[in-house]
Amino acid sequence: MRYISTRGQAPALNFEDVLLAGLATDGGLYVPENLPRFTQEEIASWAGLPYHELAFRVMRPFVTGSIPDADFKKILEETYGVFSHSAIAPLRQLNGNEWVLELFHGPTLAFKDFALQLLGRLLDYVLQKRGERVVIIGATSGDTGSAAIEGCKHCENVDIFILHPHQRVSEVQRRQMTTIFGENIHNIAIEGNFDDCQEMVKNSFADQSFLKGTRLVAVNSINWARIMAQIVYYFHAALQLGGPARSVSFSVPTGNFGDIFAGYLARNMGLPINQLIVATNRNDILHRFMSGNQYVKETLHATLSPSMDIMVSSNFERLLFDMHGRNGAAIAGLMDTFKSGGGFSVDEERWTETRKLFDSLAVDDAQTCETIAEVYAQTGEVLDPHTAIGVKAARECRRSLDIPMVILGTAHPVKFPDAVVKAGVGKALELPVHLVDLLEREERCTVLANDLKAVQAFVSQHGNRGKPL
Ligand SMILES: Cc1ncc(COP(=O)(O)O)c(C=O)c1O
Ligand SMILES: N[C@@H](CCOP(=O)(O)O)C(=O)O
Repeated sequence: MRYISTRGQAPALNFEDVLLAGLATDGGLYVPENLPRFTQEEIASWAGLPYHELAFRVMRPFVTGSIPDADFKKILEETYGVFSHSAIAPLRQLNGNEWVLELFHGPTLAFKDFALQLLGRLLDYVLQKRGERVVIIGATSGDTGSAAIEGCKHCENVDIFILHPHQRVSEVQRRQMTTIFGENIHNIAIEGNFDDCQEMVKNSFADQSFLKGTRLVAVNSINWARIMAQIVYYFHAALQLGGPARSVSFSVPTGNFGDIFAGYLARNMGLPINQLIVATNRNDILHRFMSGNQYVKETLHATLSPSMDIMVSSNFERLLFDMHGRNGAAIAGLMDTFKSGGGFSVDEERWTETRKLFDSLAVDDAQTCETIAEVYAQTGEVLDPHTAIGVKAARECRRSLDIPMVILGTAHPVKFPDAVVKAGVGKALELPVHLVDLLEREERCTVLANDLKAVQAFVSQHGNRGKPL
C-alpha cells in the first residue's frame, strides 16, 4: 500500500514511513493511493468476530508490505486487550432504532484510545526495529492528549510533548494528562486556543531545525494511522445491526473531521452507510459548509463540549481532496486561501454530490444540556456533552426511521461533570477504579505563551528524556 499527499507534491510513502511522517512535506495529509474495497460477502463473513480480529481484517490492506500479519495480529490483540468492556465498543439502545456506540471503554475514557493505544504499539514496534528515537508534538482540546500519553508512555524511543489550551479543557481531562509522570512526558498549557496549539504542531513539521535531526511524529489525526484505526468500529457497529445486508446511518460529534472521515472511508470500502451526520457545537464551520457551501473561519468559542472547540478542521482537507477528483494542486490552492484568512465554496455540483451522504447540525450549549436531560429522563443514561450533540443532530437530521441510526458515543460523561450538572442530572458519576484518586494526584505542567519559538525552545531543551536534544 502506498500513500500520497493531498497537495500532490510530496513523495509517496509506504505505511511505515507514513506512520512516522505526520504531515507531508508539502503541508498536505497522507491518504491511501487506492482504497481497498471489500465485497458484501466478505464483510458478512466477519459477523461475530472478536473486535481485534475484525480490526485485523479491516486494517490489513493498509499495513501490507510494512508489518507482517503475525506481528500485526499480536499488536491488535494487545491493543484491544486493555479495554474494560468485553465487547470493546458496545452498542446501547436508546430508542427503537437509535443506538449509541460506546467508544469510551478504553484507558482514558474517550474514542481516541481506539487509535492511540494502537499507534503507541505500532511506534514501539517500528522504532525498535529501526533503532531510532523520535519526538512527538501533539495538540489537544482535551482527549487526544491523555490518550496519546497513555498510548506512548512506555515507548522507549519516544519523547512526547502535548500542547493543550490553558484553562480550556475540563479538570478531569487536564489531570488525565498532567498526573502521568515520566522523563519522556511533557505537558504544556498554551495561553491560546486549540487552533493555536494545532497550528504550532503543523508549523513544527514545516521547519524541524529545532529538533537537531531528531524525527518529528504526529499523534493527531493528521497521522493516517489514527484514521485507519477509527474505520474499524463503523464495520463493528454495522455488523451488529444487520449490515452489510442492511444499511446503517451514523451521527458523529465532529471537530477535526477525523472520526467522521473514517466513516466516509468505511462506506467507500464497501460498508453500506446511508447517511453521515456532521454534529458540531457552536464552532460550526463544518456545519456551515455542509448546509451552505461556505468554508469560512470565525472566532473560536469555549463551549460545554470543549473537545470540539475547533475551527480549523484538519481532516476536512482529506474530503476536499476526494471532492476535487484527487487534484493536489486544487487543494493546495484552497488551503492557501484558507490559511491567509479567506473562505471558499466549492463547485456546486461537487457540493451537491457530497450532500447526498452528509447532513449536519450545529448544537449550542443550551440544546446540549436539554439533550442530556431528555435522554436521561427517557432512558436513565447519562450522555457526555459531545455524544449529546450527536444525539440531537441524529434526531433532527435523520432521513429514515427504518434505517438504524448509530450515534458515536465519543467520551464518558465523567470527564465533563460541569455539563452534566448544568443539564440538571442528579446522578453521581464515578471515576473508574484506575482513576479514582485522579482529583488528588500531583500535577506537572508548564504554562507557555502562545509563541511557537518558546514551544520549540522548550522541546529542544527537554526532547531527549528531559535533557537537551
Ligand atoms: C469527545 C470527543 N468527541 C468528538 C470529537 C471530535 O472528533 P474529530 O475531531 O475526529 O471530529 C473529539 C475530538 O476530536 C472528542 O474528543
Ligand atoms: N478533540 C481532539 C482534538 C484533536 O483532534 P485529533 O483527532 O486530530 O487528535 C482532542 O480531544 O484533543
